[in-house]
Amino acid sequence: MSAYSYSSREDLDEYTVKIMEIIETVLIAMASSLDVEPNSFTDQVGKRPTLLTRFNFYPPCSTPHLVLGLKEHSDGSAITILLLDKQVEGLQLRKDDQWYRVPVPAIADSLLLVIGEQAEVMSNGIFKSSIHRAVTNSERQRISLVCFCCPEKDIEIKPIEGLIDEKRPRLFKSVKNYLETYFQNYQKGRRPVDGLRI
Ligand SMILES: O=C(O)CCC(=O)C(=O)O
Ligand SMILES: [Fe+2]
Repeated sequence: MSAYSYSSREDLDEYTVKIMEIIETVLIAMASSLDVEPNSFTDQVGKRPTLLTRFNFYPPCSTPHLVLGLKEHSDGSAITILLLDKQVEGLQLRKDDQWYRVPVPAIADSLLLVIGEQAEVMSNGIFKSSIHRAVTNSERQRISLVCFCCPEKDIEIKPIEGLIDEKRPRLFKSVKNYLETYFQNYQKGRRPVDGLRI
């Protein structure tokens, strides 16, 4: 076995509580980096966001050149926190039509923060949701633990007022319950965030 020994519901519960604290800190830091009210992102995420949490398990694959572990996508969350496998690489990020490998973390148990599509909308396109995929390999299984922070579904997600001006006009329409259409779009290889562009 390569990665984790989460043995109980309590461990996962404790982990996700800490992840939520980290996410809140990050959202406040994102606001201050853009010179807007500290609660600009947290207000849109709401007091009771959903932290969708999933273990991804990628078994060894005899034809890794033909089979992806997870196809190209960006996350429908506001923010995603990934705990990568400690030994086996597999995540790749796309930039300008080129794929870049994400190495096994140099520091054990470090977390990878991924901007999701809803933070792209809130930041009026300043923070870009990252396009990524997971590849397979023929030798070793791989596990990742992913937490998607998803805003309360009844809150309207929209570009923060202070990030709209003549130089940077509003780029996105408002949306509620983002995840409702996320997976339908995903199956068709589309990103809901692109459908929200004005
Ligand atoms: O397994 C990974 O490294 C990536 C997982 C991922 O992108 C996802 O679950 O959305
Ligand atoms: Fe992802």
